Parts: sequence; structure tokens; C-alpha cells
Amino acid sequence: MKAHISEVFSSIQGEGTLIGRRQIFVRFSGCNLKCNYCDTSKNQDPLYGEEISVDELFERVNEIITPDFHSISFTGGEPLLHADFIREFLEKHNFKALIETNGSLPKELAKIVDLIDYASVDIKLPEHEASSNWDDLFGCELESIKILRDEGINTYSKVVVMPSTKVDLVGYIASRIAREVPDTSNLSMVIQPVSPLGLWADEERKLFRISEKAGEYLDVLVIPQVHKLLKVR
Ligand SMILES: C[S@@+](CC[C@H](N)C(=O)[O-])C[C@H]1O[C@@H](n2cnc3c(N)ncnc32)[C@H](O)[C@@H]1O
Ligand SMILES: Nc1nc2[nH]cc(C(=O)O)c2c(=O)[nH]1
Ligand code: SF4
Ligand SMILES: [Mg+2]
Repeated sequence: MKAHISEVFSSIQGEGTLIGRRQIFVRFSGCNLKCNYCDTSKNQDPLYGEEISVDELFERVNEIITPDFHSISFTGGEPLLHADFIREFLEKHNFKALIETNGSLPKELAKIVDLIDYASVDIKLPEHEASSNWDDLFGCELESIKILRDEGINTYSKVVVMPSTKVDLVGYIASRIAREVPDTSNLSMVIQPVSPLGLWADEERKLFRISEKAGEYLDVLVIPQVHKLLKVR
């Protein structure tokens, strides 16, 4: 089986609760959403990058394994557009794996949930203009989180916030997750300020207010994209 992959690289995880872990990133091409903040928008093109096989990917990964290697991050684009490829890869090669998904494809997620170890589910906001129907998308994201929790997967939700983001909207999303996902005792919400961080000049108080509101419902962390601060890939 083959998939369009734009890059396979080793770096330090710069987002979410695995921050600091040395990972090998497998970036798939193609995305079914169009977030207006996306820093990888070239990957929205399904033909971007090279079409490689599972065995070729294994070779590429093996060439860049380092002593501090923790896990593979399947990202993109939207990695779950390639669920069958990921399944074949993980059935053949037993790596610890993080899936970095937009949560919009719960049926695809269900195909691989038994083979992954960590999951990041990005909750898109209406202001991101990711898709034409926000309610449907949020429903899929909730369904994805439930599938992951049912399987006992170490999961966090992540919300990219802008200086313009409404505090009460983040509160509404956190309250829906707390109410509709059976066990949120260790389901953190990562508040991720949109990059470039210069956008947040004189707006820092807003991050505190968003964190406090989300904290009424879920365990919350405010974490910027650290790899961009470290100026690593
Ligand atoms: C490029 S996407 C690929 C995986 C998946 N499609 C998703 O949206 O999670 C990975 C993550 O990058 C983050 N991201 C992309 N552009 C960003 C930006 N300008 N500022 C902050 N985070 C950003 C989003 O949080 C997203 O979850
Ligand atoms: N270092 C680093 N960490 C990341 N975490 C999520 C990323 C992504 O683009 O999905 C990413 C990325 O592109 N680089
Ligand atoms: S879902 Fe992820 S890859 Fe797709 S446009 Fe949004 S941030 Fe970019
Ligand atoms: Mg990135």
C-alpha cells in the first residue's frame, strides 16, 4: 500500500502533552478541512509530496531513529485520510504512535484505535472556518474522543485560540466535552495560542481568562507551539 507523504523528520514534539518528546514525524498529504490558521496548508493538497509504500516508510523511519526516540507522530494534513496505510504500518512495525487528528473522521479512527498509544484531537472553532458545518464537525470530534477514551488511549483535546476567540465559546466546548465524554478525569484540554505569537502582544490576559473558563470543566494547560520558539522543525 502507498500514501502521499510530504516529509518524514525527527524533531522534538512542540505541541500538547507530549511536548519535549523526541519523535519521528510522518506528515501525510491531503486534508478534508481548511483551517484559516493552518501552518501546513501546502499539505491540504492530496498529491503534495511523494507517494511511498509502508516498507519505504519503515526504511525512512529507521534511518533517523535516535537514542532519545519516544514515538512516531502521524500528522499531516489529516492523517486519518490514510487510516488503512497507518494500520498496515503499525501491524508490521510495533512503534509507539501518536495520532494528531482534526477529529472529523471517527470511522477512520476506529480502524486504528487499537494500534495507537497517544491521541491529540484538535477541536476547531467556527472562526477557523475549517468546514461549512461546525455543529457536525464538533459532533465528530466528540465521537472521536469517545472512541479513544473507550479504548483507554492517552488522549488530549487541543484548541487553537486567537486574541479574538470568545471566552464563553471555549467554555461551551469544554462543558460539552465534560458532559458528553464518560470519563474526563485524565482528558486534558490544551489551549494553544495561534502562532505567530506576536499576535498576542498586550493580549496575554485573554489567555488567562480562556484558561480559567475551560478550567471550570476540564484539566487545562496553556501551551504555545514550542518548536517554533526553539526554531526547530
Ligand atoms: C498541521 S495540523 C495536522 C494534524 C491535524 N490535521 C490537526 O489539525 O490536528 C497539526 C496541528 O498544528 C496546529 N497548528 C497549525 N497551524 C497553527 C498555527 N498557526 N498556530 C498554532 N497551531 C497551529 C493545530 O493545532 C493542529 O492541531
Ligand atoms: N516539532 C513539531 N511538533 C509538532 N507537533 C505537531 C506538529 C504538526 O505539524 O502536526 C508538529 C511539527 O510540525 N513540529
Ligand atoms: S485540519 Fe489540520 S492540516 Fe487540515 S487545515 Fe486544519 S490545521 Fe491544517
Ligand atoms: Mg507543524
